[in-house]
Amino acid sequence: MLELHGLHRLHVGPITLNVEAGECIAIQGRSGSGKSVLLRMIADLDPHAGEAALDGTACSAMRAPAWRKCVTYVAADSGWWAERIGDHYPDPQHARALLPQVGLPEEAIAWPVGRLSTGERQRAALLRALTPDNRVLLLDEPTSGLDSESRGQVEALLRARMRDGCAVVLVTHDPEQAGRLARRRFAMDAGQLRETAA
Ligand SMILES: Nc1ncnc2c1ncn2[C@@H]1O[C@H](COP(=O)(O)OP(=O)(O)OP(=O)(O)O)[C@@H](O)[C@H]1O
Repeated sequence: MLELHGLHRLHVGPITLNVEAGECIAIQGRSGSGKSVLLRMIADLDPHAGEAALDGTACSAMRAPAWRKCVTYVAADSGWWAERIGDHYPDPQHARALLPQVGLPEEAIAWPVGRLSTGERQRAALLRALTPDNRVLLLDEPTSGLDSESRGQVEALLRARMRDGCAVVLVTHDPEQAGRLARRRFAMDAGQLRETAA
């Protein structure tokens, strides 16, 4: 489904890897080892060498916004730019229906961003990626700092997306979470990706 051919930026790569539909791969590694640089390359957010393809269609053959709708990066610390939560979703009605799945009431769609706690913002930010077009989620520590119940809600949401055929590339510092969600696990070490035992 997602194919990476020789992705290379700064000291990270070249990375060649396939991720299947419905699969989650987990990437762990020391701070600064290059995990976020890799996710951002896959989303075509920074200049890099190599090529990514989705179901055989090269990233370079698609307009960048169209690629990023399908192959979507969710930063560890997502930005919020408008006053209301609902202003940040391409389809606010769709997002409103999803809010309870991350432990927020539907009414939160109308709340000002400043009303949400750090963890609530993190969960609400994940929903921005969950559009009908999305096929691959590139998640940068999506549950860091969440309590176990909230973490469970996010993991359940990710499992549901995977059952629908979405692929997930998960950067996490939590080996137990990697074990719960991922079929294959990798370590990033000084910009090189190495598969590790599950
Ligand atoms: N635009 C850039 N120019 C130069 N160096 C950069 C740039 N972006 C990132 N780096 C460097 O690349 C290295 C890898 O950064 P990256 O953000 O991928 O780390 P990480 O593995 O995600 O770490 P963490 O677990 O702390 O989030 C870091 O040393 C960082 O300073």
